[in-house]
Amino acid sequence: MLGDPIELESVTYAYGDGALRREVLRDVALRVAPGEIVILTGPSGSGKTTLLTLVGALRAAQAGSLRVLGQELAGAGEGVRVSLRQRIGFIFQSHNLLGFLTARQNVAMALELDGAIEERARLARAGEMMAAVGLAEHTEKLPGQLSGGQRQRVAVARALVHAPSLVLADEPTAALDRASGGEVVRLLRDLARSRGTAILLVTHDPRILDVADRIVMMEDGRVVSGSAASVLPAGAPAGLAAPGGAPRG
Ligand SMILES: Nc1ncnc2c1ncn2[C@@H]1O[C@H](COP(=O)(O)OP(=O)(O)OP(=O)(O)O)[C@@H](O)[C@H]1O
Repeated sequence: MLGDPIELESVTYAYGDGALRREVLRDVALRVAPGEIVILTGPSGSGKTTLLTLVGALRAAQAGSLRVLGQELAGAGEGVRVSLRQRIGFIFQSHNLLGFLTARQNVAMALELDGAIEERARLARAGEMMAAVGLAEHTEKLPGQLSGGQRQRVAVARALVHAPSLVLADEPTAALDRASGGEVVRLLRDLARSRGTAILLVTHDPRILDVADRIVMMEDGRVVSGSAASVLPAGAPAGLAAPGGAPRG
């Protein structure tokens, strides 16, 4: 793929029309490099989720340039957005697993879009992914028989099973306690790193900021720090680009 998984320039977005029009993103620029893990944080209402849903092609772009996995989304129709969404892994606040399918079937579902893979192979790959998230013993359980942290690990497996180059996560730890929240994002980071998958993760959760290569802070629809494409040197403490972070070096 030419370019970075995420390349945004001058992105502006408003809800409502006429007198009700309200701009919630203003002139946002953001790049995320292959394999890079970027956390998007900032106060409630600053536009983080709106930005994530634009990047995920879950809503139509209005202004600016948005290249995601090489696809320009400015002016793109629903067909283009649907096929881009199939190439991205999504993880949401609540795991969004189907309660009547086993954990493994939930993971395998993410492969159904790829008609070339037959069901046995899909289930086998889902089983391998379940093992990678430490749930080899739980593949045949229903989501209701798993703990919150285990369910979110199933969601991680589902997001990664089709080997996407990009994962988008919206508050993945919001429903979890400290220990299981930290475990889930570290697992996501390690699996993504080993596969060269880029991650853009929206969170309010200060306990997980240390998993990021870079922290991008939003305020009132603007990126106020950390938007550079820099990747910290390996082994450097994360979060150096954050406001108030220690100086580099
Ligand atoms: N569908 C919508 N229609 C109108 N306004 C909306 C809609 N969705 C979000 N907004 C408004 O847009 C602004 C940005 O919302 P957004 O959810 O992107 O912020 P956020 O930073 O993700 O907030 P939070 O951290 O609370 O989830 C907020 O003022 C919100 O009220």
